[in-house]
Amino acid sequence: MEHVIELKNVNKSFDRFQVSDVSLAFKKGFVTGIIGSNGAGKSTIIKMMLNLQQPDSGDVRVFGMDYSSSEKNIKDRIGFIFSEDVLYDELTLHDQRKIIAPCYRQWDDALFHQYCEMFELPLKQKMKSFSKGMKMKATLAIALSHHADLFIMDEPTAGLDPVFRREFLEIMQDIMLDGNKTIILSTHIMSDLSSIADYITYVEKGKIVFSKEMHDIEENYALVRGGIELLDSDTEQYFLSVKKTGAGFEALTSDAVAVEMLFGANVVIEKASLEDIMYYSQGGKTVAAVD
Ligand SMILES: Nc1ncnc2c1ncn2[C@@H]1O[C@H](COP(=O)(O)OP(=O)(O)OP(=O)(O)O)[C@@H](O)[C@H]1O
Repeated sequence: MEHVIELKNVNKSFDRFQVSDVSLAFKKGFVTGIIGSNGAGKSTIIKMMLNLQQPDSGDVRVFGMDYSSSEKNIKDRIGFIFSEDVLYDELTLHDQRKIIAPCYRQWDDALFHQYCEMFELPLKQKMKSFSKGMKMKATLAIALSHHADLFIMDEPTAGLDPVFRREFLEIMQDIMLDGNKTIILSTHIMSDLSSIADYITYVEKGKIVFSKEMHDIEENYALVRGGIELLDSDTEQYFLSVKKTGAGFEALTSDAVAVEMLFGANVVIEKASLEDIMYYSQGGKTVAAVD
């Protein structure tokens, strides 16, 4: 299986934060959602994928190439979106296009105008008059207009209204029909991911908690509720996190089948959402998981 992006043992330190030993590989033809709390390091990892920040150590390869020798070739094939403003306030979208289009070998003016029309974006108005959502749509129109092979998006749906968010997800699904495109996106909106993501990479405190197939997560992660008397040092090994309350315990497992075999009808088991996984992973008592 071809990897579009590979990060190997990547480290990056700031004064008060570090990304530690991140190794990730993203397969061609799939959508990966990057999740994690505020300040977990998602944007930092994404910026390193785009060479907007350089790792202190480790290796980043995109399409099998290295930024030090092939930056232009790599960037030519990436459509990227950031939630931060990346367009110039004093320019119109028409003028932005004039600057950006020559940067891409496959820039498609007809497609750009098609997206501007679809997104109802005025071409002759300065960007400073655009709302947050309009700016996001403008960035999206640009990212979609040069036939990129890879889309890297940092919170692309932030600031978008629910109707356009749904349209955005439909556009992403259409792009993926091609079979050769790859999307990596970070988001705090978990429901966006359940409709499009094939893989989930979960980041906390600058480290990868896991990177797994969505299907695997849906099948194996579960919330378990039961009486405290069921817990001991052996049974707790089946949980990633346990919260004890006056009424019993609530726990997260990544092995629902094993838990069901162990406790049978003595516990209530229900599927864990991505929110549940994040919530329970950050609280309660954390113990080693049984694989
Ligand atoms: N250039 C920088 N200099 C110093 N610290 C930085 C820099 N960039 C990021 N950080 C710090 O790194 C940490 C991770 O930030 P990052 O933006 O990667 O997190 P995030 O997971 O994308 O967060 P959010 O979901 O809130 O956008 C934060 O504590 C942030 O303050």
